Amino acid sequence: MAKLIIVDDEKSIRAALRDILEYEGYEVDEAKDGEEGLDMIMRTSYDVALCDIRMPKMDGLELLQKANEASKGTQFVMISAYGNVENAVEATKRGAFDFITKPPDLNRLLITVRNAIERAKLVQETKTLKKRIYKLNEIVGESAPIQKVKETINRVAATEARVLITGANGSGKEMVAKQIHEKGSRSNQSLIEVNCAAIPGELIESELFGHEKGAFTGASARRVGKFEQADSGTLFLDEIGDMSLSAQAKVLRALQENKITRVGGDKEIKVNVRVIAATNKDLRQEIVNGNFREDLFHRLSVIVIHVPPLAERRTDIPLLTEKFLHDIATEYGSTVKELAPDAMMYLQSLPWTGNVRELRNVVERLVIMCGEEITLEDVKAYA
Ligand SMILES: Nc1ncnc2c1ncn2[C@@H]1O[C@H](COP(=O)(O)OP(=O)(O)OP(=O)(O)O)[C@@H](O)[C@H]1O
Repeated sequence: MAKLIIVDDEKSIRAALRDILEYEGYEVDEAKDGEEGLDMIMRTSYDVALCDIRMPKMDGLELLQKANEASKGTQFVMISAYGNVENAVEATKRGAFDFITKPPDLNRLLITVRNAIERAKLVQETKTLKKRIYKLNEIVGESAPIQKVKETINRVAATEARVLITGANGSGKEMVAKQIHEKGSRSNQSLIEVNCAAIPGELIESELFGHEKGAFTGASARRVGKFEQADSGTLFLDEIGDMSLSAQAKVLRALQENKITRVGGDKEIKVNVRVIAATNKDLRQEIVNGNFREDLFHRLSVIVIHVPPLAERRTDIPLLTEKFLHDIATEYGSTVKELAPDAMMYLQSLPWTGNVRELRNVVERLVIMCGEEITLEDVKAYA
């Protein structure tokens, strides 16, 4: 049931609003001034606050600001006296959901309250989902090399520096890119990913920069490319070592000038994109072999984060295994299985050429195929 609070110094208004809202089935509390209102909002989770603007001790605007600073998620509907609409408009500019005028029109009041409750629920849901995604993307590991990776992420996330992430397949490069984005100032904008190895050479330029209608056979409509989609956000160029030389030249220009041109177009489009790239190749060797542009390498690699293979951080295997046992149980809606100590030691001794991805797959297989306690024999059979 939705929980509401009425903050108003006029007793008669509080009583009238309470009657209407309780009749609609809402749970309603009251506060007689801004100070008392703030105190109650800090202690209880309210979906909506119906809040007078002019009140003794603390006015409605200050209360709104303080509650928002504490990220309580309560939606404010301001109640303003007739003729004092400027203040109410000011309140919506400062983050109030809406305002109603005194004396309130019943229908408008109920519709506004219902919409504000809807918004409060959405805000809450988004918060929960973000937390869950954050947990799923959490980089697990206490070994010295992984701690160094995490420290570097924390240092670079807040900056605009381009980052090149290197490491073998399945070692966690994509996770690192996601964390940099999530911890940085662009986290409210999009993170757009392009797997350069998965896109055929002749299509990569149109994928990255978009194309105009009729630019080539099959281009039946205008298409916006990944650089434009990532405007104001982050573009993650995975497997950059597999990009064709001609696409590399265009990416270089985009990075130098912050402008792109769609394939078949002549208009220059300004883009503001933070680029993070990743590769499992030795790009310096690729430069020697003539497959990668040195100037692009320097543009991309302001900061280099190397994610070591799992075999070089075996002490992380128990923590990773625990995390995967939990994640997979949540995914399947089942109970979390236990791994026998000797089974864990055996897991730690395996070569892990497929790195963390391989470990996750093995744990998933074990969860599906084995009983409540996963034994050494199970691991020998399925790893
Ligand atoms: N330190 C870690 N903690 C938790 N999960 C991890 C960690 N490293 C990798 N993973 C998980 O392992 C899998 C592979 O990781 P990821 O896709 O980031 O690797 P990658 O290096 O980008 O692989 P590829 O080079 O093949 O694209 C994912 O499921 C990821 O969630």
